[in-house]
Amino acid sequence: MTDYQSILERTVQHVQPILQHGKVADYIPALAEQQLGQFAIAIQTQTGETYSAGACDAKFTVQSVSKVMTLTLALQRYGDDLWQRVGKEPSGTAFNSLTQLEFENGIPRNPFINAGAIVTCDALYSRLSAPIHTMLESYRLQTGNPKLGVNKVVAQSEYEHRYRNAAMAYLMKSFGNFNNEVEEVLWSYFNFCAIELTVSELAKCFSYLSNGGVCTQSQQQVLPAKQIKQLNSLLFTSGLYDAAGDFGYRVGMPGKSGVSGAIIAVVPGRFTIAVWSPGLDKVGNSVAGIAALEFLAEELGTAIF
Ligand SMILES: NC(=O)CC[C@H](N)C(=O)O
Repeated sequence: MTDYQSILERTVQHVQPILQHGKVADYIPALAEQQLGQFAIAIQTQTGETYSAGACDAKFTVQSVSKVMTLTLALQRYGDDLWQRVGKEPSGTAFNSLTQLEFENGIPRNPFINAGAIVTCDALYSRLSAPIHTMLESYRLQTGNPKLGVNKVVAQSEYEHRYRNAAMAYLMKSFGNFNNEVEEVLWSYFNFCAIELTVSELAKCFSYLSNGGVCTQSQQQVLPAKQIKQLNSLLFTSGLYDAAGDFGYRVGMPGKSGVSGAIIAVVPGRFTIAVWSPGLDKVGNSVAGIAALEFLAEELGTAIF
């Protein structure tokens, strides 16, 4: 049987020399306060066991990893109709790029860049009376933590510095690809990004991606198995913005990153891995997080190819 615990502990050792590398996200003032040098990792197996190592009690905001949950809730409600408003292609540009959105008439390349997630939030906003409550309900069920909540300081800080995200949303509105009040949808989007959890909770929450759509914590079928295959394919091609190719090459798993330094990675049929370390590379992905996943893929022989 695989000794996950000792592999995770070796991973913590492996990344020690690079924990000071990279920079914390400073375009969101509340995130700029995160300290370099922190690292945590967890594995949630398909059979429901959780293993973790490093700063396991540290809480961080989910940031762009929330885009996976936003897409999940939107797919539950819209199915394939959602793809009329957002594409399925890798963007090859930064997560907050505006130029491509203008060239492509307000249809974002995919749901994992900011514009794509914001338009997906707009779609959800049209169907939900209290989007943040529905979102929190899903996180609480899927992590098993009924107290899980939003870091209001981070949400507020993001809202106060929303210029680029607001520009994207208004651009989409000018092209007719936005149905609700921009400011209200942005507030929901920032609240989704500011949901706060630990690394084990993150792994549990996204366990449905490695388990045919069934969350190992809640035992609920979150999405049908077919949609999970599609979602994992999109994560493989677009989950790490313009570094998706490099991540695919080095790690060989579908994944999604966020500017808090969080990343989830999926080995279908085996487990979901969550990792957190706030030092980011130039693209906005966790330096130690990617190195840890690369090491784990090698140790566990888990690349999907
Ligand atoms: N890449 C990210 O994690 C970006 C999310 C962040 N909340 C933003 O909108 O800018």
